[in-house]
Amino acid sequence: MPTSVPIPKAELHLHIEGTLEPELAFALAARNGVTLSHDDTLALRSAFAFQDLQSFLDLYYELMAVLRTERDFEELADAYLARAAAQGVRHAEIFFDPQAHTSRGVPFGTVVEGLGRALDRSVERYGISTRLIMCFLRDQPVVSALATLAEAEPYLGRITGVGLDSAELGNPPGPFREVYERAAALGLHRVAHAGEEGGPEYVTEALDALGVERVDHGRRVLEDPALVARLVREQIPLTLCPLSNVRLRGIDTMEQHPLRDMLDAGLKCTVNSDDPSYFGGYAQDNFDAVRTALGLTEDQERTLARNSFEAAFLEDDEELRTRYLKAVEAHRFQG
Ligand code: HPA
Ligand SMILES: [Zn+2]
Repeated sequence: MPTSVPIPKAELHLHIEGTLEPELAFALAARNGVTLSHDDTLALRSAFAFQDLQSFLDLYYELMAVLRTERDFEELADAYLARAAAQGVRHAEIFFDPQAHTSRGVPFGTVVEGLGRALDRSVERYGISTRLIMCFLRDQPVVSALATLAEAEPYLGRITGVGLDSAELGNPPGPFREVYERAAALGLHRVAHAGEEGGPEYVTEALDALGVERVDHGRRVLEDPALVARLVREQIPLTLCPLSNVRLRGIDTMEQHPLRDMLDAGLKCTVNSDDPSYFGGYAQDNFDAVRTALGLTEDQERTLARNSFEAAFLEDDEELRTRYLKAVEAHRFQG
């Protein structure tokens, strides 16, 4: 928990299923009669030592089995919002993975209505405005993504955008072009994970084939100077997740994180928590980790916070964006 007042920020890369803390997982398992393969929260937490993205995803999908009812999804979102508020999050654009639930018999509507119950009270209860982004699983067939988008149509009032996540290597963005074209025609915003484990070519493909407006991760873009020039020119936001990168061993230590070099290059970087229950920290914890390891200045930290609100899908409420940006400028760092 940060000791000083955290800077106001938007969280733009957050998987709601990745906020499932072990205590809540066991409580929901007991309520729903689900048996987990770990004995208790201590044993489960000790399994949070990952080799790579896939070893994390295996546990992430396994633990989701405890989420079954609207109430479960509501409690999950409520728990996240309470923690995020304490870390200075004022606006959250929340990912969820519908196929990971519908494939085990939980209806799309149960997920969205349950999350929606918590999000509807979020401004009043936590002072956090929210948006929902549904992600397609890139390691599942394109036809499944198309069917999921069709299933979402009755709920589009609650959904702001689409994303692409799960195992990246060997699952490039290109094949999802038609899904993204349909999403765009439905008026949805488009983002995609790219360049998390994969190289910069995944980012280029996400821009060209999917027309993404933000890139989730993009950690390795500095390897491609032409791509960097394009991202800087078009000011395409990158939603970086530093603790995630270390925990999934994309980098060995936080000192090696490219964030500072990326800021110096003029890239529109933001800092986010990805799957905070699994990766050891929420939004401000990620800010603290990069500040300490990379020696970020207060100006750089303010830039990250400003970027987060500028990159947010808040075009339907520019007044709110302006209020948030003023709060960023008014923030005073304490020793
Ligand atoms: O960090 C992630 N990467 C890719 N897919 C994911 N799905 C949940 N978290 C992640
Ligand atoms: Zn992610």
